[in-house]
Amino acid sequence: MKNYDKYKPGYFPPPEECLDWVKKDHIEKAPMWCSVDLRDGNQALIVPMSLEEKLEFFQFLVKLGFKEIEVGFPAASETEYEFLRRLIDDNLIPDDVTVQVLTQSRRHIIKKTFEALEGVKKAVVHLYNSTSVAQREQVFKASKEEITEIATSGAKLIKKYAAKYPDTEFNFEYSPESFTGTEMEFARDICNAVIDIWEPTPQQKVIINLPATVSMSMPHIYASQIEYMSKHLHNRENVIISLHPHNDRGTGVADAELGILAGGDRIEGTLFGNGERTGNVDIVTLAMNLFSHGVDPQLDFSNMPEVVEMYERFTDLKVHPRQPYGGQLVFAAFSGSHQDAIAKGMKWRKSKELHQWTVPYLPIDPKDVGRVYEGDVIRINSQSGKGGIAYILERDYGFDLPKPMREEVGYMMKGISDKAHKELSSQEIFDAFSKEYINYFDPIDITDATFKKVSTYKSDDGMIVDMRVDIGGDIFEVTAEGNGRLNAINNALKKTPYHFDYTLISYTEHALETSSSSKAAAYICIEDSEGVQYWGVGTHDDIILASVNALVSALNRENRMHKFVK
Ligand SMILES: CC(=O)SCCNC(=O)CCNC(=O)[C@H](O)C(C)(C)COP(=O)(O)OP(=O)(O)OC[C@H]1O[C@@H](n2cnc3c(N)ncnc32)[C@H](O)[C@@H]1OP(=O)(O)O
Ligand SMILES: CC(C)C(=O)C(=O)O
Ligand SMILES: [Mg+2]
Repeated sequence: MKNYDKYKPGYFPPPEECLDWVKKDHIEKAPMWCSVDLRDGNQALIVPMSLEEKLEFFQFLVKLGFKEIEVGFPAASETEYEFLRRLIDDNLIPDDVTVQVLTQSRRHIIKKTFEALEGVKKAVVHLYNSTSVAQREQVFKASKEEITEIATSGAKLIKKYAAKYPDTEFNFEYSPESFTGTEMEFARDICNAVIDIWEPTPQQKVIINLPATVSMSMPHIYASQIEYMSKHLHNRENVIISLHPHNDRGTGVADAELGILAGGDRIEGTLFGNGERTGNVDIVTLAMNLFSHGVDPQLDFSNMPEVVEMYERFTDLKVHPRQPYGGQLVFAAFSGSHQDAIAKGMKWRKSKELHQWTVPYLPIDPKDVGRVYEGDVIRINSQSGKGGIAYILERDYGFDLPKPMREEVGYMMKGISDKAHKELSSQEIFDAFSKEYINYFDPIDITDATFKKVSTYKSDDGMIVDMRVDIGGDIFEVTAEGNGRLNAINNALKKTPYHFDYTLISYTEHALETSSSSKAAAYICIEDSEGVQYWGVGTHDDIILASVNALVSALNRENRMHKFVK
């Protein structure tokens, strides 16, 4: 590819080795979550949300369990301002939820921000200014001192305004915006200058938010930057380190996770990662990653289909079918070996009554996020195998196919899907199975059969059958004896003028629990003189007649290959 030499790694590693985080292998507890859907997410939408949409989204975020929500940039527009006023005036902010607002370090913007906040019980005022080399040179055309002055003057002004509203519990947040494009020593110094002004205490901690405004490095560099800041910030015990990764390199989640290991206490992100450009870090993935490691994420995504639906409605964006945890296809297995393992894993789990989730290929139980196995997990197309197909026939219709029959049925379904070039629904699978194997009475149809037990000199389990059979319109009434019911039927068939060439290979039966009216299913395999095998399935209220139906089905399938002749 041309032009690669236009680029160079433009990140700023810390001036000392910061690799303590490497020694940690897991995150022990959920970070503090702050949703920025209504601000960073909103500012990236083609059409920002209306006031009513923001209200509904806010209430949904509260329902999911967010305790901190950045509700907007009140100085940005009338809608933003009025939205905050509505939340406050109509008392729509629950007591345990803190709203957060963003402001630039400009006098009229700060003033407007505090006006918008008047009467709120608690709020985080979030001040930002860009600190990166690129922005200093190109946008602000300012020295480090001048950039620091933007931050500190804003910090002072905010502190002054906050003092005017003693009834509000204010917390302050500062972001050295474009942190990842900033020399770490400068990021440290500017944050410390702000911290020194705000003088955090245990009762009034300060949030220092370290954004990967644009992600510029691999995640381990970001983690080292966070560790560096964590080690060098003033008054660290009263400072909450917040992370705000974006996803330019596709590593937003990795940045956040490693950043937490490195000292991050709080995460700012959005549902499914909506936000500027490639988006903010996806909080759904982060929270569910914790959940899948047995950590309570402190957010409730147990109804993921609703989360997807609300997100799509508010943002007018689509959740990608492969989006972790939320995508339509993330619990679906089409391929044979995956289906086989999942079906066996599910069975294993049921039989052992396990609480711990260990099913192969499924990182979490889809039911925990409100997804159902039916139609969600095992889906059939031409890549599928016998395991998955047998699983669907058993799960949805109660047919527990004998093992040797599964391969044949599997290949048949693959073939149908391949030819039609489409996925097969559970109903289509059952219809094809039923049409091919179950109670297949053409041209042979045993229309009546009554059995009598007979005692022979050897045993008393002999059977006599009086049977009426219709073979392509020819009706025969025959009586025959056998050492069991099936054997009696075999012998009766052989008494008709037709030459039946088959040997009974296997017979299994079971009660049907899921299926319609029939109570029993029987499976019979016969073999012709050339060694070709034919399966048939019979269902009936009466298990004996189910087995007769299975035999007739197998015979009719054989007859399709080579016609029985008189
Ligand atoms: C990484 C982020 O997501 S940051 C948040 C970004 N979000 C938004 O910008 C959405 C809301 N913003 C807005 O509605 C508008 O930009 C407003 C209302 C904030 C400001 O509007 P305006 O003043 O009309 O325009 P604009 O944003 O272009 O202002 C640019 C000026 O602000 C300065 N500026 C930009 N950021 C800051 C800051 N954080 N602190 C102080 N000054 C700043 C610029 O240097 C520029 O200065 P100049 O006029 O001397 O050249
Ligand atoms: C305002 C800041 C925190 C921001 O959104 C970013 O840097 O991405
Ligand atoms: Mg951002």
